[in-house]
Amino acid sequence: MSTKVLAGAGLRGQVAGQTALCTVGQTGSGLTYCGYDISELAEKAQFEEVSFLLSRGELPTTGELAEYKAKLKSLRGLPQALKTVLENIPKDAHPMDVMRTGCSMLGNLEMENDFSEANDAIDRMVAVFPSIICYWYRFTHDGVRIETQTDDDSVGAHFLTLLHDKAPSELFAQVMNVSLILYAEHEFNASTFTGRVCASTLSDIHSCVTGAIGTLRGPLHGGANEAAMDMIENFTSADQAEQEVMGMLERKDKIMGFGHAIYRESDPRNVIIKKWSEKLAAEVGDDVLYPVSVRCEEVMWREKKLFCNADFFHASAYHFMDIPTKLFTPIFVMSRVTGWTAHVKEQRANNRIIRPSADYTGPDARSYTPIESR
Ligand SMILES: CC(=O)SCCNC(=O)CCNC(=O)[C@H](O)C(C)(C)COP(=O)(O)OP(=O)(O)OC[C@H]1O[C@@H](n2cnc3c(N)ncnc32)[C@H](O)[C@@H]1OP(=O)(O)O
Ligand SMILES: O=C([O-])CC(=O)C(=O)O
Repeated sequence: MSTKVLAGAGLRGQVAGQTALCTVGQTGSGLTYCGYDISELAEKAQFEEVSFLLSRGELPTTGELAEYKAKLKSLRGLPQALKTVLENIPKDAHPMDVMRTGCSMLGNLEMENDFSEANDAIDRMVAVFPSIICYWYRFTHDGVRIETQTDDDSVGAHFLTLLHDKAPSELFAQVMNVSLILYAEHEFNASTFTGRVCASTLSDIHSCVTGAIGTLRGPLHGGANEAAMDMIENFTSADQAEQEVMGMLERKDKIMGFGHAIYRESDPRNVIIKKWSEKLAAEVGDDVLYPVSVRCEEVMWREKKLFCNADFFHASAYHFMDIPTKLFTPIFVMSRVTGWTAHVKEQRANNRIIRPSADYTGPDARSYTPIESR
């Protein structure tokens, strides 16, 4: 019996498994986590509620949320061996590589011995990822060994406090909260699929997340928020931005932060983060980057019917909060670790090793030529 079914390039449109965690573009441009609409979550929820929802399957009660947040707070400290590794990563390393190494080292130190321990390993990663990246960043850039066990109320505020050495404003903490919610989960995107493939071999959860971090790093995926910033910071006015983008389109360059593999007309996360970027622009007195970003959006839609994905207005929003560009994608990791690990558990709960087939396009069978005769 032939099993050969040639999938479209990039497996586009192929259903590769089932999930109860998320829908993407099922109702037009909708996005839901466990049935909850993204716009409602971004407006009303705390990131920790979303994180709890993804790891436990239901939103927490008041008591459960307090207990969960207290647990996360208690897990922000770094083991000495991890600090030593971080101190030895060069200053010019890419922060996504630092995240990858940090996660991998954590797996060495705090091994997931049994799948029943998954939630403890997940909670630890959610709590400690901001500590990992900020410890390395502040050590290599400012020469200080920071105390990562702060008293901040949320993951987002914890990150900003460590980075800036002071508690964030209410607005900044609010934007971080929304951003972490928007990035938390997105069905079978490339990094999550990497995590699921790894999980399907019955590997440990840190291996799954380490692989997912490596996949998220690329500019066609999570790395697009950094790449978008690299582009827009070159533009000094909306008119110049229009000219440059037109030139890039003529040269058939990819414009980072635009387009999507699943959504066809819009990414529902864009309208939300765009609104917060506008608020931040007003707060910090920006009159360049936000108008430049808006003009890029207008030109891309007018010329190509391409829309901003979640990454584009994240670039200006993070920049307005004084976050270094290279740390943009690690923030995505701090959030998406919740989605990745929920998928790891889901894969394990109903597992068969993921092993598709390839359509062979190489030479016909031939015999080996001894090396001296080639
Ligand atoms: C959180 C996230 O990961 S969201 C994605 C972040 N990535 C980016 O922003 C990178 C830029 N965008 C892209 O490279 C793509 O849009 C992807 C990777 C997101 C999706 O890729 P695909 O599913 O292959 O895109 P799609 O099939 O819609 O492309 C259709 C056409 O539009 C073009 N196109 C798509 N996105 C862009 C873009 N950002 N800039 C210029 N042209 C683009 C494609 O080259 C393709 O043209 P072609 O038919 O002449 O080859
Ligand atoms: O779904 C995708 O392909 C990419 C994406 O938007 C995400 O992972 O958030």
